[in-house]
Formats: sequence, structure tokens, C-alpha cells
Amino acid sequence: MIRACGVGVSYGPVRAVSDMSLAIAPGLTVLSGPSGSGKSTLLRVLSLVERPSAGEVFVRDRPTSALSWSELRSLRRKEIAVVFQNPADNLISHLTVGENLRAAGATDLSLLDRLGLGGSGAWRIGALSGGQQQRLAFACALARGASVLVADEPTSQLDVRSADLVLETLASLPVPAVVASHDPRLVELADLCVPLAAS
Ligand SMILES: Nc1ncnc2c1ncn2[C@@H]1O[C@H](COP(=O)(O)OP(=O)(O)OP(=O)(O)O)[C@@H](O)[C@H]1O
Repeated sequence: MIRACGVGVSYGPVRAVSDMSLAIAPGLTVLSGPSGSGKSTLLRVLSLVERPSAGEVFVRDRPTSALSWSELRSLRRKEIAVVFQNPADNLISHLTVGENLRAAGATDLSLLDRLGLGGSGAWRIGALSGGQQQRLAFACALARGASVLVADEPTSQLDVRSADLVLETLASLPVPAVVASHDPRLVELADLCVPLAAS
């Protein structure tokens, strides 16, 4: 679905990503590596937020380097949903759980049951734990109908119990997901682990 071929990203003299090739397959792909190894940069490139300095990113076998920024944005909106590190950045705080899901495009609340949030449709966002908020963020991402979910360190701001909820969610997503994380438990869950070396 999304494929990177020989991707490199440089910021002046800093080579954030060097000659990286990978294909996001069904299941969970985890980008792991020490701080500064280029995980977030590679995620931005795979999410079409940033253009690589070298190489090519293919979406459904279509090369993206010749697309304009507006074409990239439309392709991203259609195919890719991003879940941010901080749960609050993913949700509309003054809406209820159900309203958030409907605002993301859901026609019913069945995704709540599927992600362990059944019965919470009328709750305010503030009544959810951090882990429940991240679960809801993944539910909203699925409601958008994206073909691929992308998440940068989705457990890093959560306590262990809340992180467990997110790990369960990541293990059972119905669409391919690519996640950058330091969390060794996420690496264990991965169908494909892509280790990045410090630059
Ligand atoms: N916009 C930018 N401008 C300049 N340098 C950048 C930029 N973004 C990232 N870098 C540099 O690129 C390298 C890789 O950064 P990146 O954030 O992708 O690593 P990371 O593995 O995600 O790190 P962390 O785990 O700490 O988030 C670092 O040396 C970083 O300072």
C-alpha cells in the first residue's frame, strides 16, 4: 500500500534517514531505534507530510515525488490517518466520545465496542483515561476510512495500564499500521520491525 524505495532525508549536514526501503504490509510495522535515529522523520515521509531528499515513496504503486503539495494532501486525506503522541491532540475536547467518532465520519458507534470502549458514547473526553483517549483516537482514525494508520510514539505519554490498552488496540487493528516507538512491548507485538540506527 505504502512503499519507500531508497528514501533519504537530509537537513543540511544532518542525514536523518539514509537509503531506507520498506513496504507497509498488513499488520503492525514498528519503526524502532534510539533517539535521533530518524523514526519520526521516516513517519512524516511515509505519511506524505514531508518530501524525502532522495528516493521515492509509492502509494498503491503510484510514485508521489511528482505530485504537487495539494495532490499530496488529498492523497494523504484519502489514504492515511495519523494518531499523534498526545491523546488530547487527536480529539475534540468539548465533544462527547460518540460525537468525536461521528465527526470523524462514523455512521454508528460500533467501533467503540470493537476497541473496548462500548457504552462510553455519551461520555465527555475528560472522563476517559489517557489510554482510552488513544483508543478513541484509533477508532476515529478507522472511522475516517484510511487505508493505513500512522502513529508516532502512541504510548509514550501514558502510564503502563493506559499503554496496555493502546497495545491491545494496535494488535487488533483491521488495517495496516506503522508506528514509531521506543516501547519494547510494541516491538514484540510487531509483525514487521524496522530497526533504525543512530545517524
Ligand atoms: N526539521 C528538522 N530540521 C533539522 N533537523 C531535523 C529536523 N527534524 C529532525 N531533525 C534531525 O534529524 C535527526 C532524526 O530526528 P527524528 O526526530 O526523526 O529522530 P527520532 O528517532 O524520531 O528521535 P526521537 O525518538 O527522539 O523522537 C535528528 O538528528 C534530528 O535532530
